[in-house]
Amino acid sequence: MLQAQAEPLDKPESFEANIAIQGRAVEKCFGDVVAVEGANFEIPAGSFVSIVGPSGCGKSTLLRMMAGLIPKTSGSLTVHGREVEDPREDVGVMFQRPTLLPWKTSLDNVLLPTQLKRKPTEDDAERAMDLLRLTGLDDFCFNFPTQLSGGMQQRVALARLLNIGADILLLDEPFGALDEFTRERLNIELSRIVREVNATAVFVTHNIAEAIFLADYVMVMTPRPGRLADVVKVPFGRPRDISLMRDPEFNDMIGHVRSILGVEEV
Ligand SMILES: Nc1ncnc2c1ncn2[C@@H]1O[C@H](COP(=O)(O)OP(=O)(O)OP(=O)(O)O)[C@@H](O)[C@H]1O
Repeated sequence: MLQAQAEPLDKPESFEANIAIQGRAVEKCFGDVVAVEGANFEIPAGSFVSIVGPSGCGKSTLLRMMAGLIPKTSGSLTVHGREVEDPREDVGVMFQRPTLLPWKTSLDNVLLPTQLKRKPTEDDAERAMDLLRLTGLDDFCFNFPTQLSGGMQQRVALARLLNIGADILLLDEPFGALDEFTRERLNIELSRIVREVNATAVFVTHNIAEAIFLADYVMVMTPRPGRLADVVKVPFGRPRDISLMRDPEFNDMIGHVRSILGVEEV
């Protein structure tokens, strides 16, 4: 269902009509720099896909093209069967920095996507409260961003992202600026939340263990030019516990991804 380069598709029947994002020979050049070259892939609806690779291999560029934030140079890139041309309401994006409005409470930050369209109703506020509950922040809905930790601010940003109502979530190292413990905890919660809202998630990271832990499939990218070298299927069931990271099979997968990258560490 997911493929690297132009390999034949190995596609289970059930996913055939249910592809959320598809790339065919996707390419992006910045002047002479080929940031992404010939990327072929299919991301099944409802799956969690990580994009992993060393700095500069084109992970963010690929994600930004999926989000419609930058145009591709050539190839085809579709979301729900429609060519991506601009940012869309069915696709939400989250970056490393939470970009919350400092003069608004958590609740009002989550309500922002609604406020941009119309005056929020009581039902809208109730939904925003539900999302803050889902992200574990129900006791902090009237706090301002400066009164929250970095991890809590990212939870607000995640609740705001979910309030857009997008069924595709594009996440560019969303917890990359946080300490390891917070990041681990938020990764587990993210995994739960994505399943609970039945979304498709694409998660960029340079951390191989994180990529495998979270994903159903790992897209492995190599640099200069940025190529999708392989797609690795992750066989572990869900929900996943952090103890999985001590499983020998998990460590074998890390070794496998490293060997695709041709490096010991990224
Ligand atoms: N706006 C831009 N203008 C020119 N070159 C760019 C631009 N954005 C990215 N690049 C180049 O494209 C290549 C891929 O960059 P990209 O940010 O996608 O990599 P990445 O894998 O996400 O890296 P990192 O893990 O460090 O964030 C790099 O060589 C980068 O310098």
